[in-house]
Amino acid sequence: MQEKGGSTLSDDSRTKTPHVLTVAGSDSGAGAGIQADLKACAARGVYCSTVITALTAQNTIGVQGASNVPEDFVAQQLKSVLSDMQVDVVKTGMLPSVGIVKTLCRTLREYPVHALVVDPVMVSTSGDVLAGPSILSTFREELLPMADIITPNLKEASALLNGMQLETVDDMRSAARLLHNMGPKNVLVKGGDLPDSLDAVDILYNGHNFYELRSPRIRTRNTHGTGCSLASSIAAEVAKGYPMLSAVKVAKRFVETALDYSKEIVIGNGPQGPFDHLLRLKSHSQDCHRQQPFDPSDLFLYAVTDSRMNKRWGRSIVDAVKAAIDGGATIIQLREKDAETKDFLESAKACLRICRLHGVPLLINDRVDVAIACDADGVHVGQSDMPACVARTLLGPEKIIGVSCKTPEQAEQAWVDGADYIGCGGVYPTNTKENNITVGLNGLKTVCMASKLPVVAIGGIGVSNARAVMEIRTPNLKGVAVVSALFDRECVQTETRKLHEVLLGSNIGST
Ligand SMILES: Nc1ncnc2c1ncn2[C@@H]1O[C@H](COP(=O)(O)OP(=O)(O)O)[C@@H](O)[C@H]1O
Ligand SMILES: Cc1ncc(COP(=O)(O)O)c(N)n1
Ligand SMILES: [Mg+2]
Repeated sequence: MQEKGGSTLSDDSRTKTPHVLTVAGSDSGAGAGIQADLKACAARGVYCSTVITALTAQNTIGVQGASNVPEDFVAQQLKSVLSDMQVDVVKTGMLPSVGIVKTLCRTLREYPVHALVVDPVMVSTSGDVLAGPSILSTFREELLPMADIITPNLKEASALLNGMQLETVDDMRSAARLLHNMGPKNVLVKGGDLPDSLDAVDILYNGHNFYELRSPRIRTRNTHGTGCSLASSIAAEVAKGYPMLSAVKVAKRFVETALDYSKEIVIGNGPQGPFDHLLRLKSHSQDCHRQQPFDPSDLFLYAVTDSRMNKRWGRSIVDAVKAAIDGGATIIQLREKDAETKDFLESAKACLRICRLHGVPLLINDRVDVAIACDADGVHVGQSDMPACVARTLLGPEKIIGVSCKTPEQAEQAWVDGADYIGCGGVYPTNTKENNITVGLNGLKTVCMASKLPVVAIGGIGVSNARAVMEIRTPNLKGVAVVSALFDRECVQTETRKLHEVLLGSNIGST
C-alpha cells in the first residue's frame, strides 16, 4: 500500500507506539477473533485498536450464532480510529459480508496505512462458516490486491482457488503462486491442517522466492485462534518496522511457543481449546513458587554469602546457605563477586531449591541477569550497580529489590526507583569491603529516620554488637545483614543460631 502522508515508519522521528488496527469478529469464547488479536498484540508489545465486524456466540465446541455489525457502523468505527490514531498496520479477520469488505477497501483508500495484513477468515477450525462464498469475488478483486500479505489456511486457499485440492507441501507452493497472481505482495499458505504432517509447515511466497517455514507440531487440543494470532503477530512485527520475512518467522515462533506453553491447559469441554498468549507474564509470576509479597520482617536475620570465606573454610555455597537457614537466617543474598557466571548460576539454582523448601527468599547481589535466569526472588544492588529502576523494569513488579544506601538522599532515590528495602552501612568497619566509609550508629539512625522503605543494617555486625544496632529503635529498622560473623566461622549454623538468639533478645523486629 501507499505510505501515509509522506511519513514512513523509519523517518518518523517522534516516539511512536507501533499500532495495529484489527478489523475482525468478536469470539465470545475469546480464543480467536478480536480477543485473540488483542492478546497477541499485547504479547508482542504493540498497541491494538479494534473495529468489530460481527459478534459470534462461540465456545470450544463451535460457533452457535453470528450477528453482523451493520455496514455503516463498521464504516463509522473505521473512520473513528483511522482519522485519529496513527495506525501503522491494518489486520483483517472475519469480514462477513460483501458490503463490509467494500466498506473496508473504500476506507483504506481514504486513510492509507503502512501495511495491510489479510487473514481471509472463512471457516472456523470447528468447521463453521464465518464468511460465505459470496465474498470470494470481492476478496479477489478488491481486498487481496491491496494486501501486503494474505494468510489463508488450507481450506481458505482452496476456496479462493475455486476448490483446488491442497494435500501436500507442493500443493501449498502451487497455491501460493496462484494466489500471488491475485495481487497481494506476499502469500503465506498455512499448513496447520496439513494431513499426515509431523511438522507445522507454512509456505511463504513473495513473487520471487518460496520459504518453507517449519516448526515441530505441538500435540495439543488448544489450537483455536492460531490463525488469528499468527496474522496479528505478523502485523505487530511489521508495525515495529521489521521486513515481512522476519515478521512471519517471529510470528510463527511466537505461536509455536505459546502453543507449547499452553498445551496442557483445560478451558471448555469442546475439542478446540484456546491457548495462552501471555506466557511471558506468567513465566515470571506463576512458575514462581514464592507467592507471598515481600515481607519486611524477612530482613530480621539477613545472611550474605562470600565466596572467599567459603573457599577458606572448604565449603560449597550450597552448604553455607543450608547451614545459615538451619541456624535461623530469614533471607539469603548470594554475593559471589569472583564466581564464573556458569558456576554462579548453577549454585544459585541449587540454593534456590533449598530456600524455596524453607520459605526463605533468595536474592542475588548485583547480577540481575543471574537473578532472572534462575528465577530468584530478587536482587540487591549497590550505588554503582544497575539502577534499581532499571532492575525493576527487567524483573517485573513482584521481585524483591534492595539498594545499598549511606545517605538520606540515596534512600529517597531508592524509594523513587521502586526498591523494596534499603541496606544501610557499613555501620562498623569491616574487612569484606575495602575503603568503605562507615556511617556508624548515628548515620544509620539518620538514614532510617529519612527512609520511606524498611532498612536492614550492614557492616561489621555480629553477635557482640547486633543488640546495640537494633537498640537505635527506629521502627523501620527491621534487622541486620551479616557476612563474616556467619560465614567466616567454623560452624555457620551455630553462629547463625547465636545471632538469632541475640536478635530475639533485643526484642525488636519480628520473626
Ligand atoms: N499443532 C500445532 N503446532 C505448531 N504449530 C501449529 C499447530 N497448529 C497450527 N500451527 C501453526 O499455527 C499457524 C496457524 O495455522 P492454521 O492452524 O493452519 O491456521 P487457522 O487457525 O487459520 O486454521 C500456522 O503457522 C501453523 O503452522
Ligand atoms: C470471530 C472469529 N474470527 C476468526 C475465527 C477463526 O479462528 P480459528 O481458525 O482459529 O478457529 C473464529 N473462529 N472466530
Ligand atoms: Mg484461520
